[in-house]
Amino acid sequence: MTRFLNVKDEGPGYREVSVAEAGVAEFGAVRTCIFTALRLDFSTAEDGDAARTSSDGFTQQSCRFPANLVGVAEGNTTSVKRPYTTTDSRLVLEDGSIWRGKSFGATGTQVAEVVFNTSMTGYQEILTDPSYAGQFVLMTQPHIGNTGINTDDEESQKCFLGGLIIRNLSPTTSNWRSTEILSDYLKKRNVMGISDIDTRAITRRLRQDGSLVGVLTTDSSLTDEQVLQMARNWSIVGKDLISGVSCKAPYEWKDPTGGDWEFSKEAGTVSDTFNVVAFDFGIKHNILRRLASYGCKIKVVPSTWPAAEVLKLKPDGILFSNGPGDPSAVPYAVETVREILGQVPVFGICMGHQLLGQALGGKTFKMKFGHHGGNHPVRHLPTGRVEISSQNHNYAVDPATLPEGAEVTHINLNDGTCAGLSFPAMKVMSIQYHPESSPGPHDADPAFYDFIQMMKNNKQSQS
Ligand SMILES: NC(=O)CC[C@H](N)C(=O)O
Repeated sequence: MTRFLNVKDEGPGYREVSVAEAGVAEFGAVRTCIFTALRLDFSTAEDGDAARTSSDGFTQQSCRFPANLVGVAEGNTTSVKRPYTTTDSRLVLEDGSIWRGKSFGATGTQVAEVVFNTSMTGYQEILTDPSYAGQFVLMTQPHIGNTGINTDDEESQKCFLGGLIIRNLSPTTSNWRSTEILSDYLKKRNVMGISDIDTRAITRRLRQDGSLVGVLTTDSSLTDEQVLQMARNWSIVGKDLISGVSCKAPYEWKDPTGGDWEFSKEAGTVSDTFNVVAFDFGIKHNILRRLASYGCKIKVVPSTWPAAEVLKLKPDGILFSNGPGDPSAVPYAVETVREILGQVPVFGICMGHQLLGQALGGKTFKMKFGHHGGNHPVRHLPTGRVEISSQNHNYAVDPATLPEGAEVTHINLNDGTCAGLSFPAMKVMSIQYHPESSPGPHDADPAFYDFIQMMKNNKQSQS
């Protein structure tokens, strides 16, 4: 672990150091230099040496400090005390790094896995995506909160994520739909936020080292070491997070996208009505709206609803939704999917895709830092068409483990991972990303139409 030590250099001249990360440097009684992000590791420095940083590779910048440098405020409680506080919250990562910032939303202590999301817009949809349970979302877009919160963009009843990590919280809100400001919204929903964090440096670290568990705390009675131990003792792997976000009883869904927001030519033109049962592993409302727009009658059931009960309803198709966490931690859901396979057309989205992959006999694996954002290029292999898609996942299906008959239909063009599957003989289609999201482009929406066509063909072949 990097130690941040007091340095007292009696020698003449200047000491050269490299700027690594975030923070504010203080020197003796005089605050001579402020960086938005500075943390220095003097543990290996000797007089006259260039001080080394606890670098994550961001070491190109350098500057010269006066030789009477006596301390570094960040992570160093013995340095000069200021008569005012600029930070009241800490994010401590399992690699030992400590990031101090300003709290907004709820206060308290939370542990979760940190993932970065590259979406430029849509923070409300992200906050209400149940698939983020057990995760802190770090937004790479530095300016968050400027469009406030509105009543239409909710993707679920609650915010299930661990917390929100941002660079700047917008001091003003301006949007014709806004009814509330972000910090009030998060406070009411008991979600912690931290701002004034060097999100770029953390993103670089996650890209280099992979996802990291972190603890976000406003509790000043906890020492850095205690908080670090909490982070190191927690893991998202092997936890059933679906049971915490799924509905408790079945319900029907009727609202289509509708009105000015409808963007598909095909929506509303499907003359048949298809009965769809949607398994709620953490379902986003827009999945239900898009199915309703395509004329489906939808019944949503909890994640533990027995396959036999669902099949008794004689649905034309079944949807396996998105959901949080590790797909290997929910064998009961894989079993339910397996019992349904081959009987009716099924469509899996994200977690649903991963559960289908496992139910077919394949394996899933945890990616280095996953895909989270609204700008992921995906190629549909049969046509060569490229979609710009919205994604949120840390796990992926390993295509090499799939049985004969299963086809990879889509690949993520950033890293070549499997982004979609089909198994025509088993009436299976699935995609690893979010066709219901419209982060700007609506490229992936036709996946719903394909599901409709699959149900239609199946019905015709049976009549
Ligand atoms: N959006 C989702 O359904 C996420 C699936 C799964 N929790 C993952 O992280 O890969």
